[in-house]
Amino acid sequence: MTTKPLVFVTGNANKLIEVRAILSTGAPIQLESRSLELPEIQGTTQDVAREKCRRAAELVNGPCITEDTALCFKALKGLPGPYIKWFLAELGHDGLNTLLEGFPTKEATALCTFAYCPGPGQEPILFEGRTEGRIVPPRGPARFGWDPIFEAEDTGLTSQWSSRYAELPPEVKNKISHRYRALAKLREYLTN
Ligand SMILES: O=c1nc[nH]c2c1ncn2[C@H]1C[C@H](O)[C@@H](COP(=O)(O)OP(=O)(O)OP(=O)(O)O)O1
Ligand SMILES: [Mg+2]
Repeated sequence: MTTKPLVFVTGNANKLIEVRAILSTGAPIQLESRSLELPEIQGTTQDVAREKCRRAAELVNGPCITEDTALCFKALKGLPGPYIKWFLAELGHDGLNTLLEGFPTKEATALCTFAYCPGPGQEPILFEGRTEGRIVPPRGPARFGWDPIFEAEDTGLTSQWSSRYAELPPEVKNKISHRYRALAKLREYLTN
């Protein structure tokens, strides 16, 4: 019997690197990847995640996962949220800091939503992971998205380092990140 491989559909190479690193320990999950541009609708993070995964399952014609990352500013009632990609592209790290000038709180939540769909026409299941933190002036290597401006709340793991995501060694980010937390739930679901 042949079973179809689980395909991670993403156009973001950094996500794939982190997902592979996180999945490299613990219960094994075989993953293939495909880089496809998928439409992302407007709506709640859950609406966006579900719709994107439905479309991915049709395209790969088999089981797949997709992932959506939102960055939610408390002062802005959760925005930019799922639209962070476009805010980051237009405003940059400094502009995102400026956006919060005049607001009393710089608190933000990094929210990762994995969606798993068993196949075309089937309903995706969502797995959410959150890391609390705050928006800070950029520092550290600008390798991945908004990593230089997101300082994770003290997690007990990061005492010897600054806790800006960009300044954490990958193995530390991958133990406290929104992505790690969401992936832990997905892994639990897939291996039980
Ligand atoms: O851990 C992260 N640390 C810093 N930045 C991050 C992280 N994770 C996603 N990001 C950025 C990428 C994109 O600017 C936006 C999410 O948008 P999002 O649509 O989920 O990602 P994407 O379009 O790059 O890839 P995909 O093809 O999987 O949709 O936040
Ligand atoms: Mg995207």
